[in-house]
Amino acid sequence: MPAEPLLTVTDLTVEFDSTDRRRRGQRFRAVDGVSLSLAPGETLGLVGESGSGKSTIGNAVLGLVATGPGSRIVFDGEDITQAPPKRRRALGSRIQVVFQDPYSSLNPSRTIGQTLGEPLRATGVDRRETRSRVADVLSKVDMSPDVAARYPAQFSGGQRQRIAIARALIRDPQLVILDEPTSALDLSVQAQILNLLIALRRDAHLSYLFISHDIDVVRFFSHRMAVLQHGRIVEEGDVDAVIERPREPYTRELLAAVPVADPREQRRRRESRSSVVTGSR
Ligand SMILES: Nc1ncnc2c1ncn2[C@@H]1O[C@H](COP(=O)(O)OP(=O)(O)OP(=O)(O)O)[C@@H](O)[C@H]1O
Repeated sequence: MPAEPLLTVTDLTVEFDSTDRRRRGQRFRAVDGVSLSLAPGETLGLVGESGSGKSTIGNAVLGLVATGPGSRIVFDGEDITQAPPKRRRALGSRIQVVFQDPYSSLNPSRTIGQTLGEPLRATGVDRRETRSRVADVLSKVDMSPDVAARYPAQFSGGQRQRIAIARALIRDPQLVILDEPTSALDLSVQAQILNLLIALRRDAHLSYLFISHDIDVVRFFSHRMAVLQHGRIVEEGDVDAVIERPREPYTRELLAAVPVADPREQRRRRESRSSVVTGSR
C-alpha cells in the first residue's frame, strides 16, 4: 500500500440531541473518538450493530453532520473537517455515496439520463459531452445507453442500484462511501452488485468505506475492517485476522450472531459465543 492514505479520520466525535424523552435536552455521542485511515484502492469495512455509529461516520466524511472539537478529517492531504459549503460542493466530485435504498434514492419524475447528467450539467459540461459520459458510465455498470431515456419505476431493485452506482461514478470519484448498498436486495442480486463494485474498484482504483452489518459480506468485500460499538472502534485489522482471531468479546458476539448455512460452523460460533458470555476465554 502507498504510504500516503487517501482518507485519515482522527478523534472524530459527533453529538446529537437525545431523541430519548427521558433525556430531553441532553446531547449524546453517536461517534466517540474514532480514528481510521484508508489507502488508495483499499476497502475498509465498518461493522457493528444497529445504532453503533457506522452511518454517522460516513455522514461526517461527507460533511453532512457537524463534527465535535478536536475531530480531524483529511482527504487526499487536505484538511476538510471545517471545509466551507463551496469547497464541500467541489469535493463532491471526489467523494461520493451509495445508499441502501435504491427505491428512494432516485427521483421518480426524472429520466435516468437527467439524473446521471445533472451533476455534469451543473458544472458546465455541454449537452453532447454529458450524453456521451452518461452512456459511458451506464456501460461501466453493465447497462445499455437506452436506459437513459427511461424512468426509475421501469427498473428492478438491482438495476436501480446499478443506476445509483453509475450516479456516484459519473464524476470519477476517488472515494465512495457504500452505506449498506446491497442490504435491500435479494441474495443473488446482492452478489452481482458486490462483484460489480469489486470490478469497478479494480478498474477505477477506487477506495471504499463499506458500511454493513453483514460480516460475511464484509469479509468477501473488504481488505480491513473496524468493529464499532457505541460509537467507538473496539477492534480493527485485516478482515481475515479479525474474523478468525477476534480479540474482543463484542466482535465474537457479532460473529456468533451471523446466520450461517453450515451447521458445524453454526455450532462452533454458538460455543464461542457461550464462552464469551461465561468469560471462559
Ligand atoms: N441526525 C440525527 N439526529 C439525532 N440522532 C441521530 C441522527 N443520526 C443518527 N442518530 C443516532 O445516532 C446513533 C448512531 O446512528 P447511525 O445511523 O450512525 O448507526 P448505524 O450503526 O449506522 O446504525 P444502522 O445500522 O441501524 O444504520 C443512533 O442512536 C441514531 O439514532
